[in-house]
Formats: sequence, C-alpha cells, structure tokens
Amino acid sequence: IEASIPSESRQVWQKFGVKEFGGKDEFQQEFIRHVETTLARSIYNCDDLAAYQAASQAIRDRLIIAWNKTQQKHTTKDQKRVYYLSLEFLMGRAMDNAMLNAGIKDITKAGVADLGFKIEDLLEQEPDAALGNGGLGRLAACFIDSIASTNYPGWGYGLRYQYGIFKQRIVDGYQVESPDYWLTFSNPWEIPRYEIQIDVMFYGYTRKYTNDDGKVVHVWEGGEQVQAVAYDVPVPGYGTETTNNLRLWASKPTREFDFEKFNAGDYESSVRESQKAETISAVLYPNDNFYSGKELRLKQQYFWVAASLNDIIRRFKKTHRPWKEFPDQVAIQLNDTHPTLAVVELQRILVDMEGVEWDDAWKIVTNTFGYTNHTVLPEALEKWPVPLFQNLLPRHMEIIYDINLFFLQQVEKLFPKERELLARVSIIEESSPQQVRMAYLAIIGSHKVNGVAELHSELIKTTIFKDFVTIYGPDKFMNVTNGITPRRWLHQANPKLSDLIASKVGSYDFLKDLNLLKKIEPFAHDPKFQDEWVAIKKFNKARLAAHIKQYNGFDINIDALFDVQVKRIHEYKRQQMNIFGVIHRYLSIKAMTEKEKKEVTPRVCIFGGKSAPGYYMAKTIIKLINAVSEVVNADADVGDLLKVVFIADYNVSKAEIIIPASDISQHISTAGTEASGTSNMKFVLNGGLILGTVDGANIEITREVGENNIFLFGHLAESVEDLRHKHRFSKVPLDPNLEKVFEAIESGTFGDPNIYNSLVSSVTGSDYYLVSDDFQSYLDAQKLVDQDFKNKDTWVSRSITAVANMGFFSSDRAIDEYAESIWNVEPIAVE
Ligand SMILES: [N-]=[N+]=N[C@]1([C@H](N)O)O[C@H](CO)[C@@H](O)[C@H](O)[C@H]1O
Repeated sequence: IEASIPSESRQVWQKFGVKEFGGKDEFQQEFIRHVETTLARSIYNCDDLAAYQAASQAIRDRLIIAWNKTQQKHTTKDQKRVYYLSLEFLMGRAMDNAMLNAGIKDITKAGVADLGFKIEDLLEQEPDAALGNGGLGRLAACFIDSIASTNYPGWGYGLRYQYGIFKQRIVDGYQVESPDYWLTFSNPWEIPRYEIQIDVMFYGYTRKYTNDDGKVVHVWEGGEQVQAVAYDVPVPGYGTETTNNLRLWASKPTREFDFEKFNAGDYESSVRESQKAETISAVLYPNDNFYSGKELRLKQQYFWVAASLNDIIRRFKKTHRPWKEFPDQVAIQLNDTHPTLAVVELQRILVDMEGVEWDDAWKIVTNTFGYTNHTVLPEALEKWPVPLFQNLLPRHMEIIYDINLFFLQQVEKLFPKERELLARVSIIEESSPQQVRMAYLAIIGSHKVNGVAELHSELIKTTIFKDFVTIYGPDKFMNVTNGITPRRWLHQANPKLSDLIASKVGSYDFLKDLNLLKKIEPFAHDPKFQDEWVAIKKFNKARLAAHIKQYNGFDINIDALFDVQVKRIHEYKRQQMNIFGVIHRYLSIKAMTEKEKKEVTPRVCIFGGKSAPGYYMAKTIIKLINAVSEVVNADADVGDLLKVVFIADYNVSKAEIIIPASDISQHISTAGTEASGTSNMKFVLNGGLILGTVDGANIEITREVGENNIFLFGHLAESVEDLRHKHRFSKVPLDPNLEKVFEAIESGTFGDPNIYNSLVSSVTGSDYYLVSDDFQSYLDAQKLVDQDFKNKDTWVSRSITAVANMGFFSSDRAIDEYAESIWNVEPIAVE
C-alpha cells in the first residue's frame, strides 16, 4: 500500500521516528508500557504470562524496526529476491531466538530480573509454533534463519494453521492425539496485514473465445471465492540488521455471512459459507513422508500458492520491468512437490491474465522455479486424481494437459523410437482414474532439481527420476546437502557449550562461520578442556533427567550412557529395530551372573516421536516401546543397568533439551530410505556420537568427522533390492537373536502378544525394511559403543574432534550453495 506523506510533514516523522531500545532501561520502559497499555495490566496483576507477553511485544517492536529498514533497503536496491515456498515451517519458540539473534539477551534478561521475573520462566510461557511434521518443516525454518543471517533478500511463504501438529499423550502405552490450538493467547510474533487481502477461486468452469486481434482468450469463472489474509512474522538474522519476512496466509470468507439467507431466517447456512472458507488454512495435515489425496489438502496447496504468487507478482509489477525480466528479479524454491501448482499458476497468470505468449511464458516459468525433492519413498510421492483436480481447478488441469503435450512432443523429437519412455515420463499417469504426477510437473517446470544429501541425490537420478536425467541431461539435477542453524541448535539449545567453544575460538564468530569450530580440534586431548566438556554434557544430562522426572515420573542415572532416538515414528526409520535391540539387551542382562553384570555399561534408552494418526504399524511400535519401558524399569534384576523412556509430545522445544544430553543417538534407517536426516547433524554438533547406517547425511558426517568418530553398521543401499528380492522369493532364516526377542514378545513378557502380531510378522515375513538382515551388525555396533564408552578420555576426545569438524553442516553453507547454483541472488547489507 503506497502512501505519500507531504514533504513538510516528513520532518515531524523524523523528529519522532521510533528507534530501537538501546539499553536495559529503555527495554524496561518498553516492557512496562506494554504491561500497562498493550495488556492493560499493572504491577499488581502481572504474572509470568503477562510478563512474557510484554517482553515479547517490546522485543517484537525492535524486530519490526529492523524489518522495516530491511524491506526499505531491499525495495530501493531493487535486487533479485528468493521466495521459499513451504507448506510447513516448524519454527518452535521465537523469543529466545529473537533475543540471541538481535544480541539483546543480556539486556532483556537483566531487565526482567530487576522487574521481578526470571527470563527462563517467561520463555516457558511461549507455545511452539509447530506448523510442520518433521525434517522438511524444520529445514524450512533453519533455511529462513540462514537466508536472513547471510543477508540474502528472501521471504518464506506458508500457511497460518490455527492448529499445528497434534499434541501427543501416551495413555496405557498408546499414542493419543489432541488438537494443538496454539493461538489461545494470540501470537505476539506475527503482524496481521488485514490490508493485504487476495481473492482465490476454486471450482467454476472455463471457456475460451477469440478476441478482436484474433487471439484465443481463456476464461475461468463461476467458482467459489475465498480470501487470503497475510500475517507477517519477522525473521531476524544473527548478528546483522537484516530481518526478513515469513508471510503466512489465513483463509477468510469473502463476506462474513449471507445477509439474504440471514433475513430469510436460515441462520445456519448464512454462516456456513464463512465457516467453510476458514477451514481451508485451519489444520496442518499430520503426515510425514506420506501422501494422502484429500481435496482439502489440494485446496490448501492452491490457496497458498495463488496468494503467494499474486503477492510476488504485485511486488514485481511495481518495478515496471518487462515480464521477460521476471526470472532476473524472482527466484522461487519449491520445498517438495506441495507447491508445484505454482508452476501452473504462474503460466496461467502470464498467458490468461497478462497476455504473454505461451512459449515466452513457459521460459519465464522454468527460469524462475527450483524444486527440492525430500524422499524416494513411493508412498510419499504426490499423485492427484484427475477428476478431483479437474473439478477443483478446471483451468489448471487444461494447462497441465498443454504443458504435458508440449513436453512429450519434445521427448518424441529427441527419442523418436522410445514409445514406453513417453508413457513413463508423462505427467498424466494412465491409471484409473488418471493421476497427475506432481514430481514430474515440478521437474518439467523447474530449471534445477536437487536432492538433500549426496546418496539421495544420486538415487533420485538412478531410480525415480532416471528417465528425466536421460531427457534433460545430468546438469539439471544436483545435490545440496541439508544443514541446520547453529544459532538455535548450538547457541540457544546448549549455551554452556557455545560459551566454552567461544573461549577457545576467541569469539562467537563460529556462529556466523561454523568452520571456525575447527579451532577447538587441538584441544581434543587437553585434560582441562576435556573436563569442562564432560561437565557440560553432564549438566545437559541432568537437565534432561529433571525433565524426565517431571513428565515421566522416575529418576534416571545421569552417569549411564544416554542412547537417544527421537524423530517421527516410521518403519523405514526402524525404531522397531531399536526396541528389539533393547529387548535383546534386557534378556542378556537377565541371563547374567552378578559378576558379568559388573561389566555392563549402564544405559538409558530414550525414545520420542509422533506417528501419523492413521499409521497403525507406527502406533504399534510406540506401544511396544512403552510396554518394554514398563517391564524393564520395574525389574529390580536389571536396576540401573537399563532404563527405557518414551518422551511424549516430541517437538522443537523438547529437542532443544534432549539433543544436548545425548552420548549416542541412533539414525538407523534402511540404507537408501532416509534422504538426509537433520537431527543427526544436531546431535553431533552437541557433542554426541552417532550410531547409524550408511544412509542420508550420515555419509557426509562420516566424511567430515572421520570414520573413527562414528559407529556405522548394516547393509549398503546397493544391496537392498537384492535382499528384498530374496525375502520375497525365498525363505531367509530369521536372525537367531531376533528370534529370541520375538519369543519373549510372543510369550507375553510385554503384555498381550496379539498387539504385536503384525509388527513381528512384518519382519518374519517380507521384512521390507531388512531388520533381520541388519540385526547382528547392529548388535555388534552397539557392543562397540558399550566398550568405547568405558574409555572416557577417548570418548570425549572423539566427541570434541567430531564437533570441531561439523562446520559443513551449517544451513548457511547450504543456503550459499542454493544462492550460487540455483537462485543466483546476492546478499544485501542492511546498515
Ligand atoms: N518429507 N520428507 N522428507 C524428509 C523428512 N521426513 O521431512 O525431509 C527431510 C528434510 O530434507 C530429510 O532430512 C528427511 O530425510 C526426509 O525424510
């Protein structure tokens, strides 16, 4: 919204222009002003929640000032911007991150202390913005933190779900979901932009006519309208003035209610339309790595894409540049196939609305988009039934047919004899009903396609997208290994370790350039540094133990080895193999003599993670973990030698407590199934060693930290297909140790064995995830961990060496690679 203030009034503005609060006093002034005005409270009724809200308002105001400066700078510089389209942004809490990135934690901490509050108590008041399922959503959050921290002009575009990922409770060992209404006390970290309202249409029909200049014009009309309203979330960079924007869309009815129906006394239906509109952006679909073809999900995707593109084009038009320069000003990254409709929507707007010729428009489109694939799992690839698509988005379906026709014509020219190839690469799968293969549309509509770790990027070229490498050549396909922001995942989650590292590196510059961690490597064998390192790990383990005491109600021995596996529950991530290994360990200890028990390395096995509500096998795994926990933790024979814990409602904030406390963490997916993983990077950065398969980013971690500082096991990706084939067509004997484990389960040791029938037979049958094939090598690796952990000095020096070599895994490095190889954007300094 352009507004021009008359020049004579501008001095008055400058005279009173708001400036950032500098010191503690100014912060306290702002704090009290918000308590008494924004919250209409006073010193007599200001509890921790009110104090959190007032402090948030004061800090938010500061971010907004930097946000305004940044937007003005980017507008005047008029440089190319990147837009990251993600249906998930798993942000977690904002307050601590805002204070640390803006460098004002000391001021605010001291400020609220004087006023009678503890900053830790205020931080606990904030709900997580849990607008994502797992890795993909958290990656988007780390990426926008890095885009701002490395001063690139970039925006995130997503949906403002009223309900994030469900809350998980464990009842009788089972997962129970409850809605996550996170906006109860409103959200101080967002700015409603009621002035930005964009109409989005669904359904309707299309028609075409030839206009006076003999040009065919396509019209899409007669559909249902809803409105998209913008909510802006400032994204502060670390140690820079740059504060970028995350724009989240909420759906609203175009008109509050139908007055005619109301007057006719049909009150219910008079508001039905508005309720229907609001449901579009209301709820996050809780599936991780799994596609479910619900119409509301497709509605969410088009609603968000249409609003975002409309917004991007409005901003471009202000530059009055010709359309062919659009890709020079705008780069759009598709975070998985969820936003692929953006390819079709931009083509529609250019051709139908702006009168650009089809081929010119298509060149603009393909030069604008980049597509990131996050999984090779067939069940996760989005394929929308044509009838549903046709009904909801008739004009887009027409355009997809045209895109497909012109693409297949090109392929035919290149490979005239290859009939099957055409069918294999067609966007339209000739199933019944026909389906739109969104990944193919994303590839054809983009100039670059990337995977998220080296093995994964190779696998997509040799398996699911093999034909497209043949058609486009290998250059279109590249790798950008995932990364994590060291601000949240080291400085915020583990401040003591961050301070210790700073004491050796000489500053906190490693938070801007993580390769500076290398400077601690010479201290790997330094006894004093080792002691400080161990003390910090112990502090973090005690903090987690206190959390488990509070929420699980029992004590754990913090000198035991903390063995952690926290991530979404999924058969390919093989939490089932982990708990089978725990049962094996339990049975082994039970069979030991007291003398042998003295040699045992005490262990606490910590699990956490949500299962998609409809995922039966994953829910069974959660039940087994809790059943084993109940039996083992109550078994005096075993005592402190083994404890099993399932931490409920795993989310970003819990990860910040769990991850700094690990000695070993498990990333044990069947080779070739975990595209990257990102928690593996977080655990090592916090001084934990990992036990993993040769899969995803475990491979790059091994390259960077050295084979000595990681525990690898299991079959390699290249042998998986053969092993699966063997299981399908011949009787592969079950691993003997696993057999004993299953006998224990079937004997009722962990409750009614029928509960676990399908889980056990999934392994004794086709064993698609090769649990039996990898079990012995898994147990061998675990034995090595037990032995090595006894040698404290070696263990701590390996931990220090591993951290020293984690520079590569900063999301700043990943963003620099995207900027250079895909987006072609330059950083802009904002003074
Ligand atoms: N969807 N999806 N994919 C994932 C994760 N589950 O969200 O994306 C993550 C982010 O790229 C990957 O680390 C992870 O391996 C992959 O499975």
